[in-house]
Amino acid sequence: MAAEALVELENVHFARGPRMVLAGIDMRVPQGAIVSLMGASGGGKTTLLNLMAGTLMPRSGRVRVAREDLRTLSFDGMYRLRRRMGMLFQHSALFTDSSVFENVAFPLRRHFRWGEDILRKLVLMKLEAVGLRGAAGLMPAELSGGMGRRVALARAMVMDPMLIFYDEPFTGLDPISVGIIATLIRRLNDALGATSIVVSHDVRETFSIADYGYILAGGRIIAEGTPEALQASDSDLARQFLGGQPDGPVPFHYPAHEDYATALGGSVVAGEGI
Ligand SMILES: Nc1ncnc2c1ncn2[C@@H]1O[C@H](COP(=O)(O)OP(=O)(O)OP(=O)(O)O)[C@@H](O)[C@H]1O
Repeated sequence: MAAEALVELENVHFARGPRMVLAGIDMRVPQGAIVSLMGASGGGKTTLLNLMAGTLMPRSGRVRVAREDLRTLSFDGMYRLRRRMGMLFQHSALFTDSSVFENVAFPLRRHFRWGEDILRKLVLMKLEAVGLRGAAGLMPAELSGGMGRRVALARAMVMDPMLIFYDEPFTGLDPISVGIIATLIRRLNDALGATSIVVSHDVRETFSIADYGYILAGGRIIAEGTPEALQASDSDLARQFLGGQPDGPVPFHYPAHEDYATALGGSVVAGEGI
């Protein structure tokens, strides 16, 4: 972790109305690294990505990206910084009425007035990098789920971002596609000299490419370290999460206001189940 930090969070708090979602987050994402962010559903991982991308502002604490404090950045400064960020979401969010080529070309057309020749070269280069140059003329409806995710990956990379956010990049894919996307995330990160933050529930695949990981629970970081260190962690919460155990410190039951027997009019015998 000696490299300079590209993203740094210091004592970040964030609330939704009265509900505290993040309660004092400290994180450091070194330049060039792939850092994973894991934790129970609803634990605030997507919120954290949005805070790093500057689309949400913390209630208190500081978020710095490329040495810029996001809270004090001007509108123009934020716009320039965001242009250097790429995002890939679980739902590839391709434009269904545009070809694969046009989907990848979209960010370039939006930000630059380049001639068709250079645009074509750049788009085909990115499609080649994800193994889909031959699919440039297809429509999204003609792609498998894994191919669609790769097109979205090419689009996220087309502006050569310095920082790439992945929110559940493996969800809904078959095991072969998961392996392909994971390999591409690592390969493209290194080829572009980028830095990546991966939110995922897929422990095995994520740890196969991550340099460092954080586990989030109850609005706090409960464990951090290299994948090897996290897997050897003696935290019950970390073990429950990484081992995929349904019950543990994070309870299976969402808390109810009254007990089960009372809710059913007293007709349940203790211990009786389905
Ligand atoms: N727009 C919103 N308005 C109000 N509450 C929200 C909003 N977005 C998220 N939340 C709440 O903030 C909390 C954190 O949500 P977030 O989406 O960051 O969690 P997550 O860890 O990414 O979950 P998942 O793994 O299920 O995607 C949740 O309790 C969620 O209900």
